[in-house]
Amino acid sequence: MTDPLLAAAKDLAPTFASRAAHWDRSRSYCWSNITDLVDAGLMGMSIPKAYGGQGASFLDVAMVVEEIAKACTLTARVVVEANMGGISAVMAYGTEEQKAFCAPIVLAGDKPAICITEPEAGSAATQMQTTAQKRGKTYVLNGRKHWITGGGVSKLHLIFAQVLAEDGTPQGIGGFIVHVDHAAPPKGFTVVRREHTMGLCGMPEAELAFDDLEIDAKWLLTPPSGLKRGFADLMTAYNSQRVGAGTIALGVAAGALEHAKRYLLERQQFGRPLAEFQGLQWMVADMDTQVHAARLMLHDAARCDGTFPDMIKAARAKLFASEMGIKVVNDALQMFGARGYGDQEPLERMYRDVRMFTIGGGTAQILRTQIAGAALGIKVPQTRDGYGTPSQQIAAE
Ligand SMILES: CC(C)(COP(=O)(O)OP(=O)(O)OC[C@H]1O[C@@H](n2cnc3c(N)ncnc32)[C@H](O)[C@@H]1OP(=O)(O)O)[C@@H](O)C(=O)NCCC(=O)NCCSC(=O)CCS(=O)O
Ligand SMILES: Cc1cc2nc3c(=O)[nH]c(=O)nc-3n(C[C@H](O)[C@H](O)[C@H](O)COP(=O)(O)OP(=O)(O)OC[C@H]3O[C@@H](n4cnc5c(N)ncnc54)[C@H](O)[C@@H]3O)c2cc1C
Repeated sequence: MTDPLLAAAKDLAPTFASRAAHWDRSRSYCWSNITDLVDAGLMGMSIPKAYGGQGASFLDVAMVVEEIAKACTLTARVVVEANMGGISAVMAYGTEEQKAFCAPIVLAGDKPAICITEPEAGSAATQMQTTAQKRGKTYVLNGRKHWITGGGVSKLHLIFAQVLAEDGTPQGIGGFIVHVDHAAPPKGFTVVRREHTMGLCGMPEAELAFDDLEIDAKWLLTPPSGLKRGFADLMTAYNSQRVGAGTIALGVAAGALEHAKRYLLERQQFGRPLAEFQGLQWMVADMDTQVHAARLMLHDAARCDGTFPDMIKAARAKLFASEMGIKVVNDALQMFGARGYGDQEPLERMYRDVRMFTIGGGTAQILRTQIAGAALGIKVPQTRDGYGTPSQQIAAE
């Protein structure tokens, strides 16, 4: 473990905790925390040293993310996307020019946005309709993405699209690196609207539209197996973000448990501290056990042999941690009685925040389907006619 990074996260956590309610209530992005993260070297810490980062492993990042998530879920999501997911795909698969361009932007404080989901293609991501058609030395993007985390604040975007040759022949799914200066966005790039969310209220979740958005062909991130297996390669990199999302759920749960334990020792009813009641002690035991189990699974997934976490380890760990997070935070809130339901304590915010992790990043149902397929050793196509979408046909050829 790169101890200085964890130490920096621990130093910053109280400041982040003190600001968390502000971002939530004002629904504003945590810009001052970004400055602190940059100063502490926590933005882009996973970027290789050759590109200005610290070459931190996903396990290093996970340990930092857990610490920050205990204090502020919003800021932990920034740290995940500044070190995992899109940026790690670029650093693993990118050209020299792509890596040299993206690394300094993240190191300076940008949280890249990963753009996969579309109004008609959520869980069925391979059925995305956004196209990128080759035209000379450019690609022309058309389509819509929604629920894009950081839409309107992120500069770097990794946009998944069905790549078409000049004559319209499908080539597979690729990722396009698109840099957006929001003061002067590229022609054809629009932030259509922002969602009003239940939790993580400081993080914009936005719909983006691409209307004949022209991108120089050099910004196509070509996956190692080529475009025909582009989706699989991009998702392989995305498995790191699944570990990151699970780790945020873990951190929120661990933070809620710390609050609950403190309160159980302080608060008295029937002339005794709440901590003396066995009904609550056993809840603490279960919460502690589940937090510990989630941490072991996430660290096992983060400690990957290859470049990215294994798909099934990541799916299992995110599934377990996200469901555990919702339960543990809910139980911690219960231990505070009415106080937990009000905003004097952070529990109600943490409960709203943690709810997203069984939805975003692959739903609990989709992850179960992937795990079941691997456990049974069978393909589990979800379309009525089995494999049939254009990208899958291409992959099969
Ligand atoms: C993968 C799915 C879209 C299912 O769709 P399909 O049945 O159409 O596709 P498959 O045949 O299962 O997959 C095609 C191909 O890709 C490989 N694959 C799939 N997932 C992974 C993965 N995680 N890692 C590595 N490889 C992967 C798969 O093995 C196939 O390869 P072969 O042809 O067999 O060789 C669907 O299951 C799915 O994952 N849906 C969820 C989409 C999702 O996760 N979206 C996240 C959007 S970003 C976000 O939400 C951010 C929130 S946050 O991080 O807080
Ligand atoms: C806070 C938040 C942040 C997000 N950030 C991003 C982001 O940055 N980038 C991005 O690209 N996307 C992002 N997403 C979108 C997210 O990835 C999708 O919401 C998710 O993949 C599910 O898609 P959907 O919402 O369209 O639900 P649907 O796919 O319509 O699913 C609806 C329900 O049906 C279930 N379901 C669907 N198919 C099956 C099946 N085959 N078997 C069993 N159950 C099934 C689902 O589990 C779910 O319960 C974010 C979402 C949230 C909530």
